[in-house]
Amino acid sequence: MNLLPPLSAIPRDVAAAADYPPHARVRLDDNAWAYISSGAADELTWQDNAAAFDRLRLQSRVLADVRGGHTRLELFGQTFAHPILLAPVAYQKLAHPDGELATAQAADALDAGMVVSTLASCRIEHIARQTRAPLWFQLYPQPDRAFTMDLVRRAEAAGYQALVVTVDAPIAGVRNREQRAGFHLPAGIGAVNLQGMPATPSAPLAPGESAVFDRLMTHAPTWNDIEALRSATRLPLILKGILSVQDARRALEAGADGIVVSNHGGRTLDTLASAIDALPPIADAVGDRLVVLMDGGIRRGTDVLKALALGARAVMIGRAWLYGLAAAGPLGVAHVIRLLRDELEIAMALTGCRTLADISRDLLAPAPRRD
Ligand SMILES: Cc1cc2nc3c(=O)[nH]c(=O)nc-3n(C[C@H](O)[C@H](O)[C@H](O)COP(=O)(O)O)c2cc1C
Ligand SMILES: CCCCC(=O)C(=O)O
Repeated sequence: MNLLPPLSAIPRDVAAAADYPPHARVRLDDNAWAYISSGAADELTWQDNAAAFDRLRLQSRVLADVRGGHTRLELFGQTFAHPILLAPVAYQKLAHPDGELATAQAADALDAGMVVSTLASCRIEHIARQTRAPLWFQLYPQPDRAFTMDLVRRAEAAGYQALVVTVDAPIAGVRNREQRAGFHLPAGIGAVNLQGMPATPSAPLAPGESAVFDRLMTHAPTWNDIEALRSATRLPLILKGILSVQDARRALEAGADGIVVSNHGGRTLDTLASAIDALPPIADAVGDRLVVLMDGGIRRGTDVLKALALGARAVMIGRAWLYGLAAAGPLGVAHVIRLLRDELEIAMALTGCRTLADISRDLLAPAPRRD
C-alpha cells in the first residue's frame, strides 16, 4: 500500500521551503538522495552557506509608504517579475520522472527565470517549449570545442537568452556522500544534450602520471575559452562560480556581462568561504560594471533580501526548489518559488522597501557586540 500523497499534492505540513526536504527524502531512493542532497567532502561550505545567512540580522524601517510596491527588475534588457531564478541543476529526472519539463512548467507559472544545465536530462529544445519564462543556458564547455559551439548555437536557436558558463567545476568535487552510496546514473537518465559528442581518447595512466593534471584537467576551460566564447556569441555572458575580487575583475576583462558569486552550493571545493560572505567585496569592486548575481544557501525570503542588500542584483536557488520537485512535482517547485517571493515581499514591506531599488546595505543591522 502506498501511503504517500500523490506527487501532484503539496504536503499539508509544508509552510516554508525548509519543510520540503523530509518529504523529498521519502520519495527518493538512497542513490538519488546522495546526489541531490550532499556537498563536497565534510560539507562545511554547504552548511556555512546557510549558516552565514542566519548570522546576519536585518534592520527594520517603520511607517514607510510602500503602496504600489513591486519586485520587478531588468537584467540584460530582460524583464523579470522577481529576483529569484532557478539555478542550473543537472539530471532533474533523478528528482521527478518529468525532470526539467516539470521545473519549466513551474517557472512558467511563477514567472521565474530558469537556467538549464548542460547536463539536463531532457532536450533543451523540449524544455524551451514548456515555458514562457526567461530561459538561460548553463554551459559546461566540453573537450571538443566544436561540439561546445554546436551546443551554444542550439541554445540560441531554441530561444535561450543568456549563456551562463560554470567555471568552478572543471572536475567534480570530492563527493564522499555519493561515493559511500555508490552513486550512479540509473538507466534512462543521462545528459541527453551531449549525445553524439565525439569521445576523447584517453590512454591508461602511466606510472607517475596524475589523473587530475594529466587527464581530467587537460581539457578544462581557461580564460582563453571565455574570450573565445565572448567573440562567438551575442548572448549576455555570465560566469558562474566566482568567489574572489581578482577573478571578478578578470571576468570583466574577458568580456563577461555578469557573474554569479557562488561556491556551487558547496559541491566543489569544501571549506571555501560561504557565498554570502564572499559577495560584498566583489559587489563593491565590480557591481557598477557587471551584473552581480549570487547563489548558495537561500531558503528564506529574508535570505534573498540580505543578498540584494549586500550587492546582488538577483539570486538563484538550487536545492530549495529541487526538494519541492522531488516531493510534489511542478506544484512543489511553484510552491517554493511562491513562498520565497511572498517572504521577500513581507521582508521588503517591513524594512520600508517599495521596490528592489530601495534595498541597500543599510538594511543590515550592525553585528552585535560580544564583549
Ligand atoms: C543536485 C545538484 C546539481 C547541480 N548541477 C549543476 C549543474 O549542472 N551546473 C551548475 O552550474 N551548477 C549545478 N549545481 C549548483 C547550483 O546551480 C547552485 O550553484 C547551487 O545549488 C546553489 O546552492 P543551493 O543549493 O544552496 O541553493 C547543482 C546543484 C545541485 C544541488
Ligand atoms: C562536475 C559537476 C557535474 C554536475 C554538477 O554541476 C553538480 O553535480 O553539482
